[in-house]
Amino acid sequence: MKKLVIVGCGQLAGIVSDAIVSGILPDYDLVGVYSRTTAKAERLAGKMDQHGKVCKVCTSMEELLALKPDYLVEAASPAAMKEFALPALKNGTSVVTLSIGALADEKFREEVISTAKANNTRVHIVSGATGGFDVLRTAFLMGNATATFFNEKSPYALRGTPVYENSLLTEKKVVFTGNAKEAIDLFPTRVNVAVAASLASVGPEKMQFAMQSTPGFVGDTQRVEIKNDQVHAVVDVYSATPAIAGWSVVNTLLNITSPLVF
Ligand SMILES: NC(=O)C1=CN([C@@H]2O[C@H](COP(=O)(O)OP(=O)(O)OC[C@H]3O[C@@H](n4cnc5c(N)ncnc54)[C@H](OP(=O)(O)O)[C@@H]3O)[C@@H](O)[C@H]2O)C=CC1
Ligand SMILES: O=C([O-])CC(=O)C(=O)O
Repeated sequence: MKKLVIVGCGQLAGIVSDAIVSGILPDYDLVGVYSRTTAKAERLAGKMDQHGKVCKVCTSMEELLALKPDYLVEAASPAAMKEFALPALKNGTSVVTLSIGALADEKFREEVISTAKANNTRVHIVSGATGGFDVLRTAFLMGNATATFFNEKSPYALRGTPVYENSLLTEKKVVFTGNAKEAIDLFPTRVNVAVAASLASVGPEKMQFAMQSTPGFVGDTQRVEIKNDQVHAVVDVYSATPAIAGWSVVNTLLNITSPLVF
């Protein structure tokens, strides 16, 4: 059995713990959870307890890492990923991350890579709200590739960001264009998906990114397009809720222990 812990006990972490309870991840024991608001970690551990599974509520990362987990699911934020990835990797704990935006910072990414190598650990980048990383990477490896990312959202999903204005409630507008690095700098918790697709292909600075706000739109469209001399691939994913991202963690955890790897 692999020892698993979760950092960040919100919506997406709940999908992973539900998958454990329902038996979809038989190779993992969820041994501990940690969240900024301890009550949320307690709620998740309480659910495990109701199903006869012992899961420790930790009140610090040190306490969580002392459990010597094999894998840590990061479902908190890019800032948390920046804080916890290196200590986890040095602890012998591989990281499965949803907050891939943290890796848009090249210096941090290089530190993560060298720390993982030195400690025989890995960082697994989940497909999140998009996918097709195999085809993106393959098309990139063939050479001469360009890639673009388009995200469509409801204006309500942009409240609290610098691009929000009331007129978005009635007018369709492209609210941001730039590259994936600039996008994650402006929307630190909303475009991890674009950074992930860029890391699988042309990189955060070369991935052209556009975000459109559409009145009345529900959910998200994420459309990645890559072209090289021979290939034109489009990965176009609509999701009504972010649940697909939580399920992509489940998929990655399955792949880690499965004899057949997708
Ligand atoms: N790759 C992808 O395609 C996608 C990635 N994401 C990313 O996944 C992550 C989780 O999303 P989601 O579950 O919806 O978010 P939620 O806000 O529902 O849950 C995040 C939880 O993490 C906790 N948290 C935040 N910072 C820290 C920290 N430094 N230390 C410990 N706990 C922390 C929060 O605490 P508190 O309750 O105190 O706020 C909250 O309970 C986010 O980074 C999000 O941007 C989301 C969708 C798609
Ligand atoms: O729902 C989205 O737009 C995806 C998301 O939050 C992210 O990538 O961080």
